[in-house]
Parts: sequence; C-alpha cells; structure tokens
Amino acid sequence: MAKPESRKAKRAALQGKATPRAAPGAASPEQARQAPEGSPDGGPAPAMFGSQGAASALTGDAGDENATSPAGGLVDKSGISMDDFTPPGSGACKFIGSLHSYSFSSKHTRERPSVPREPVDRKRLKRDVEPGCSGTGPGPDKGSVQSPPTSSLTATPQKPSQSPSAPPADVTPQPAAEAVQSEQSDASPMSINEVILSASGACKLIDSLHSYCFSSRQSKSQVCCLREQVEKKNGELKALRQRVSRSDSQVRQLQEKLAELRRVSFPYLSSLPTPGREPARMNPVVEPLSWMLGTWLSDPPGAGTFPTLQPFQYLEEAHISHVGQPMLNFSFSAFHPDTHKPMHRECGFIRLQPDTNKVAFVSAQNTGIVEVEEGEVNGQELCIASHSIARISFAREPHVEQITRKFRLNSEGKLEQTVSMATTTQPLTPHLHVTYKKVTP
Ligand code: HEM
Repeated sequence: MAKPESRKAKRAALQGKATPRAAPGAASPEQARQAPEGSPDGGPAPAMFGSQGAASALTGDAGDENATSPAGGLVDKSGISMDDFTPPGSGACKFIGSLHSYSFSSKHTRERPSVPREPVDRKRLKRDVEPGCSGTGPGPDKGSVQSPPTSSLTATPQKPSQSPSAPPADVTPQPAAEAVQSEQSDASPMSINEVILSASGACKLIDSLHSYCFSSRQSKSQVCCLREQVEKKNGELKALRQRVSRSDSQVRQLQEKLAELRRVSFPYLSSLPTPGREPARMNPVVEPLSWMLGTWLSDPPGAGTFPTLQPFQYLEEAHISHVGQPMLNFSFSAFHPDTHKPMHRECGFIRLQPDTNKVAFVSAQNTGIVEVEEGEVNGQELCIASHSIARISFAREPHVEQITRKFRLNSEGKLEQTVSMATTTQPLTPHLHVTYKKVTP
C-alpha cells in the first residue's frame, strides 16, 4: 500500500510534466527531503538513484507514456527519456544509458506487434481518459497501480532486492521505500531506473550474460564438431554394414556351391546321419567292450621305453566309438609332450566274435605297419597279442616281429594301455605304458 505522501509525490510529479522538467539537482522540496543525507550536492547521487522518490522526480509518473519531453527530446511511452538516465558528467550513467537504450529499443520492439498486448491497450486507454477523468474513471495513481507491467525489463531483473550489489532495502529512507513499493506495483520506468542505478549489479548481470553468450557459442561449436564426428562414424558404419552384407551373401553362395559339389561328388553323403542326430544304439555284440568307449586323454603323459631307446614321454588321445555296428572304431594319436607335434598314430577296429569273449584288434599305423591282434575280454580287461604283422616294403628297421597289448579300466575309472614288442634285434620287452582320463561320455 502506497502511503498518501508517496501518492502525493507522484501526483505532484505528474502535474509537473506539463512544466519544464527540473534539473536533477532542483528536485521538489519533498523529493529533496527524501534524498539520502550523504548525497554530495543534494542531487541524484548513486544511492539516491536507488530511491524511487528521486527517480520519480526525474521522470514523472509511470503512467505517463508517450509524453513529450519538456526539452523536446524523445520520450518513451512509459515517460522515460534518454536524458532522464544520462545526467551530464556521469560515466556510470553513460553506461547505464546504454542499458536504457536497450531497454527502450526492447520496449519498442515488444510493443511493435500489429496486435498490441492487453497491458499496452489498457495503458493507452488510461492515457486517453486521464485528462478528462475526474471521478468515474481510474485516476492516474489508481490506474497505475492496477496496470500490469508493460515491460519485463523494467521490473524483474532490476529490483534492488534481487540485485546482490543493490543497496539494502533498510538503507532506503522510509518515504522513498514506500515510493519504491508504489512504483514497483506500477511497473513504471522507475523500476528501470532503480536497477540501472545499481550499476555494479547491472555490470555483473551483463558480464554473466556475456559469459553465457561465450559459453553458448563454445557449446554450439562443440555440438557442431560432435555432429560432424557422428556423421562420419555413421558413414563408416554404413560402409561396414554393406561389407558385412556382401560377406554374408558370399558365404551363402559358397555354402550353396559346397552343397552342390557334395551332391555331385558324393551322392551317398546326403544319406549320412547329420551331426544333430541321436547317437546310434550300441550293437549288443560289442557290449562287453562298452567300458572302452569314449574319448580319453593321457593323464599323466605316457611313458616310452625300449632297450635301444632313451626313455621318453608322450601325450595321447584315444577315441573309441561305435556307429551301431558289431564293432568298435578306434584311433590313437600321440603328440610330443612339449611341442605337441604329432608322433605315432594308428586307427582301426575292435571286433568280438558273437556269443564269445574272443576279440580281434585290427590296426593300421602311420609307421607303415598293419597288424591283427587277437585275444580275450574278461570283465574290464582286454589282453591281445599279434596274430599277423605286415609292413610297407620300405619300412625302417629294426622291424617289429611281435606285439602284445593289455587294456583295462582301473579302479579310478581310468583306461590303461600297456604295449610290449619284440623286434628283429630285441626280445619281447615293454615299449609303452599310458593311463587315460575320460574326457567325454
Ligand atoms: C603298437 C604300436 C607301436 C609299435 C609296434 C612301435 C614300434 C616301434 C619300433 C619297432 C621302434 C624301433 C625301435 C628300435 O629302434 O630299436 C620304435 C621306436 C620308437 N617308438 Fe614306437 N611303436 C609303437 C607305438 C609307439 C607310440 C604310441 C609311440 C609314442 C610316441 C612310440 C614312440 C617311439 C619312439 C619315440 C621311438 C624311437 C624313435 C623312433 O624310432 O622313431 N611308439 N617303435
């Protein structure tokens, strides 16, 4: 609520618009009474500019828009003229004046639209009725209080209470503070004045705006940079996808070609069991040898001996399987324990004479030997001895002349193989011993 004194001061200022405007130092006695005591020349010292009372004396009433300046200068719709904010000899005021220029232009710009905003209309209406309005219409003060602010620039950022460097509210003399309240509610150009007069606060505000502009520009350039990178990566991704797609189609073509070749070259392959098919049921004939089935790995490494040889070690994989036929298929592959280089290899079949425990062991070895061993299976032990041995014509000497083997499943569930042999130079002597651990069912 504006006190009567404040309203009176405003009314006086309003009336004073018809007369040449007084110089800042020649404010009305009432305004002079409101000025802070510390003012050097009784004029509008910076602290005094924070007082709405002083500002009111300079500019006239808030509702006095588009009034003509007494000096004949340009006056804003709100009654503000540039002269009001640029007292001679004040550097700060010049700076503030530039802000006012912005404020003015901003205000004009915002009021330029073809469809005027409601507050503007209301103000214009108020201006029109003011001179002839004595009782029924709103008076200058009343109208000012009811009118919403026409410019956000004139009110929000420039309130002393919101500016960190603005003079504290309790420093303002009481009448002036009341005037401030009155003028704030009017959203008059006085509000602009008030904030502009707190120069350091305005500077900080502008600085912060500058830094915002700068960081915004930086961010924009970073965003541009990132966009370029993203576009580049998208291009690369597209190229890679095309390559993958080409590769996929090539793989498909090769698979089709391979299938075609298989059909042409091996017409019978198409009838072979597929890998996903269930394993064949074991033929009952070979059931006494079922304990040998599986894939086995030497554990520990096999040990080799012979009178003519240095003892040696080896790794060996034994694979013993069936395909439903009355026999087992086997392959033994030995490797060097350090280099894993392939060494001795052999593969063949183990047959059982039906309804007996007689076993025939048929093997072909990479050393050029083919042999048949025969023997018996008893429980989980198979003992066999060479029945016939043949070799290639250029087989190395000394030639093996006799071979005996023993397979057994030990108490630990491991498979053991023991091999002895006789050569043209040595009698029957142990040559190999290896224990295998099962690695597949
Ligand atoms: C039943 C199967 C095998 C037979 C009949 C056989 C036979 C022979 C014979 C006749 C020799 C020559 C001995 C001499 O020079 O006095 C030999 C040597 C040798 N055997 Fe076997 N062997 C068999 C399995 C293996 C296995 C599984 C290994 C494991 C790596 C192996 C490793 C060797 C080695 C390292 C030598 C000495 C170097 C060589 O002559 O290559 N043998 N073997």
